[in-house]
Amino acid sequence: DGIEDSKAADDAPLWRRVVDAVPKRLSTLTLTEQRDRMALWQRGIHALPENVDVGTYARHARLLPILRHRGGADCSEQGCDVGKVDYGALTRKLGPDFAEALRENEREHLKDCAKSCEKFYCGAAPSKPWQTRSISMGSVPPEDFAQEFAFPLDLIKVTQEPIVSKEEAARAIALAREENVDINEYTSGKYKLGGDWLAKMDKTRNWFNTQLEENIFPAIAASFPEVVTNVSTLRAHSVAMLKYNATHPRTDVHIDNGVLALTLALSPQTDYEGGGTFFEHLGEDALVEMDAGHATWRPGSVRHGGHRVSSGQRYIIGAFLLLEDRVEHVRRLKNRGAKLRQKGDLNGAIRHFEWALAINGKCATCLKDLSELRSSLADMEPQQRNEHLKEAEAFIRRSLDLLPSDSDALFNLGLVLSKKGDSKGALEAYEASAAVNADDVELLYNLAMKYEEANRKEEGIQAYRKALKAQPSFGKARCNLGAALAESGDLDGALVEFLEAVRYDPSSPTPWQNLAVLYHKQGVSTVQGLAQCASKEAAVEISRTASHALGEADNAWRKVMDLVDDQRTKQETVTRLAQVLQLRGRAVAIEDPAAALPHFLEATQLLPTEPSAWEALAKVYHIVGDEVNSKKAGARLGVLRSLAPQR
Ligand SMILES: O=C(O)CCC(=O)C(=O)O
Ligand SMILES: [Fe+2]
Repeated sequence: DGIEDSKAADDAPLWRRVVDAVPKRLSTLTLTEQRDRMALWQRGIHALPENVDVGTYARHARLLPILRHRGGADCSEQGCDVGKVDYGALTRKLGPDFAEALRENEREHLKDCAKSCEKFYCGAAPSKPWQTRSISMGSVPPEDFAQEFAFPLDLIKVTQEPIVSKEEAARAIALAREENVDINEYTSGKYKLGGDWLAKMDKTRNWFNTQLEENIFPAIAASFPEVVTNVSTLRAHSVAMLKYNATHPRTDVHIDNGVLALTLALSPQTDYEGGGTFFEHLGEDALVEMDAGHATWRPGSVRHGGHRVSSGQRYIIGAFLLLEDRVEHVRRLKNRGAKLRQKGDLNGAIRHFEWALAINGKCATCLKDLSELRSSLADMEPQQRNEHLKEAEAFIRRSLDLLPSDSDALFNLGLVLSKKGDSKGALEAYEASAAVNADDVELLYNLAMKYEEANRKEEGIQAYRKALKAQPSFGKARCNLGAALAESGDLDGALVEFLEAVRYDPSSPTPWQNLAVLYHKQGVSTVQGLAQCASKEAAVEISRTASHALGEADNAWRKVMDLVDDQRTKQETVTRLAQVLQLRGRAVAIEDPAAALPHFLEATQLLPTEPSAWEALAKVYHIVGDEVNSKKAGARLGVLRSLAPQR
């Protein structure tokens, strides 16, 4: 193209010197080379061995994880031959129940597809490519049609240009708000979001259907020619508009319930802080940038989530997709297994998960489900506990072998190891899970308890604090934090936590119990100080402090009494309250003995058969000069003593 040899460049024109100043490599990389470099970079390979061709090395690097996991499958630079699923052979091996389960899948599939067309666009638009970039989904193929999706698995598509204009995106939000999207709540695992189903919002759905027809379905069909035979086979189901804000900040890390899934960003990025789509295998903080109108589509089985929004509002539409001419046997078997499990049919559930795994040996969620079930069975069948736990651990380790960064699998490994009594292993698994998914509150709670068990108190306290930062209303974490602080001698810190705990959860007895114990303790140690008092003034000062703490303890024990049901706890609470009343009486008596009487009196009412309560009452009557009542109390004491078994 007329560029000369650089030897003659000294008196070269300015443009020429600029061309020479730019490093050749940047300007000469082809699109394929850039993609190869990107693929290497995504796999964390930032430096190449000397004298290698980037393309060859990139393909090799892409295959490394596959080669690792396929254990002798026929992999070459062209990819891996996963082999077609031979349903005939599987049916001969697994029997007629399996065949019937497959037929049930087909019936379900037909029904779902038909239902989708009642609400969402179904039609034969021509496919139309859209400029997207591709992100690797890692080394594990999609759970269904693993053999159709070609290697390497660069199957997460992100638009380079908005697929919906930002004006249209804003219009969708406005329509949905007219249709009350803001007043509904939507559950994602252990989190809540705002949002609602498009099936219920006619105007918003019409808008979405136009987008499906004109751009989205044609683009998705063009992205996945290996599975989408034709635009007319695409079906949308479970379509929702979701709304994130500071109180409804994030989703669980999860997989979507469809062979393909779509996330369409509607809010401009300037509307919110934090937030965004992430894919777990890339790291929770590696957000996929998507401004209003941008979208990602990908296999549904990729683990992903919506990142925590710290302020503002973020609206998206999420849609799960089916293919009319392909039945997802793995996904459907897993879903039915989950239903059977909910109904308590654990063995039926196990059979379904095993069938799904027989169809796709790399089904990570099948392995996780099987592990969870074995772990439940370990609790239900104590005779086979060890055997079940051994299997549970084996399954979860196989799943982690496929997806080492699966925070749920790491969490489950922690649970299994904890059940096996391996606290150290459990702690390590929880730590690994926290390294991936740092603000999962249940995880942090379990991690904190393991730190405490390991006598790593300070780390335990930190983990409780993190859990509470993510979810301030998490009562059990708050109580444990208070207890840990109290144990470490920080009674003021403990008090703060217990007060918060009863504020968040005033109708649960446990936080009141903690609060009562703490005030009770404070009262006891203050009252002990009275013995050393030289002057009346000092004693009055101390007695007031003690009375205050004991008054709070009194109040808290009464709350506990109202809130607990079982008789034993009630009786224990009554005893504790009577102790507090007597202590309160002792403290109050320093200033005003007569004012102390009602406390001692109530103690005898609470514990009418307890001699020591009557003994104290008799003494106090005597001190205030009421000999009549002192005698009566004394008489009662005498009767109780005579009834008591002689020791
Ligand atoms: O908010 C996001 O980016 C993710 C939402 C999501 O999980 C989905 O659309 O399925
Ligand atoms: Fe999702």
